[in-house]
Amino acid sequence: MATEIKNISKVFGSTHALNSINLSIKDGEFIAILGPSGCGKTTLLKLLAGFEYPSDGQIFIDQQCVGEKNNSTPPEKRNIGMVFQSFALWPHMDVKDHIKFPLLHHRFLADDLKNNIEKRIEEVLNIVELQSLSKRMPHELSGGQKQRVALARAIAPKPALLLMDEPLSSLDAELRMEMRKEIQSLHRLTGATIVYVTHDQEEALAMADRIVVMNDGQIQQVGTPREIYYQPNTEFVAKFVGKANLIKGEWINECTFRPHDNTDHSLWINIDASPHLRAKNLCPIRPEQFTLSATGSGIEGIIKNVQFQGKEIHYTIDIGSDFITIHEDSQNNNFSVGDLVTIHLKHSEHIAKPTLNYVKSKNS
Ligand SMILES: Nc1ncnc2c1ncn2[C@@H]1O[C@H](COP(=O)(O)OP(=O)(O)OP(=O)(O)O)[C@@H](O)[C@H]1O
Repeated sequence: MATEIKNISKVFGSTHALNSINLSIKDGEFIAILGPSGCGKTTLLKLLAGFEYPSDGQIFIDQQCVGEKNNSTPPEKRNIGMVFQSFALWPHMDVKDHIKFPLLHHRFLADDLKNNIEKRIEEVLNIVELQSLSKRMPHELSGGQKQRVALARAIAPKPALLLMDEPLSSLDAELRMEMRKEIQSLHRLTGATIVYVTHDQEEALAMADRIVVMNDGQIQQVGTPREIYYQPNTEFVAKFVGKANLIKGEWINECTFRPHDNTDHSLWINIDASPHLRAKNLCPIRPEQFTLSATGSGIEGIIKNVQFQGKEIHYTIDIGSDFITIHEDSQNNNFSVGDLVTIHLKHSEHIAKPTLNYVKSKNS
């Protein structure tokens, strides 16, 4: 069921938490709301849930206006499910009762579920693979199992909209990776519409159908993970999602760029960038798209920091006018702090022999 957010603003005292947000969420879509701390993600989720009302604008769930200025349908009267970072399990209920509770109390429960509660409990236990733990109490479960109970409770009544607020952030790194797959599989199995708040760009890129990137209470860009990663519209999206270097220079035409700091003045060809970045004479190059050498022509710089990361080495290079980040394969690279190096685009060649040296996202 579709959800429409129309011109939503939210003000707390002098803080403009949300400024004129517009977003259409399609039935069955997995949307990630991605942005740094304080950008308004949780406020947007609270408005969708009904814990806050908008200062301006309207929210429609399944064509029903559920939120507008000074008028908000409370959470229990919205057809939604919620999963929180803290799991929010009830200490006195076992796993099965957590799933049963919303089936007994959800206002929008379809008749076939109402009449077959035991069958639905079994189905949901199967989806989250907790069949053998149905009699366990919360204190007898691991962190990952607790989060699966929270997911099971939220999906049991088949809500129109499933809202998730950083549901994996209290789990350790390995379990988070595992749970990402489980949430993806849960989305496939249930076909639920999901709005998933996170500040973790990898999580958003890995799971969402579309990502909404926010900063300072505003939407910076909405797009598929590939669009957001390969075609950042703004400096903020380029930096926050792709950790891109924004190289200063001059656009010769739509896809040819001359970096200011290039010692040999050669051109980078077949480069893609949004009109906004082109107008600012910036070219977004992600850390893995550059390579380093000890000699040759290109952008010269001095290595300021080195971080060994196993598969990759991350270098920070001072080029005088800026700092550039480069991720290189650790097997082939062994530069040290203080080394003088030259920076090139990977596979780059001079303008005399054009080749595709930057992924053309429109074709990818
Ligand atoms: N009840 C409130 N009263 C006053 N200010 C608030 C309230 N709730 C949120 N804010 C402010 O609104 C802004 C957005 O907050 P919000 O919690 O939505 O950010 P967020 O992106 O979810 O951040 P985080 O990732 O840290 O949770 C912040 O400046 C915050 O301080």
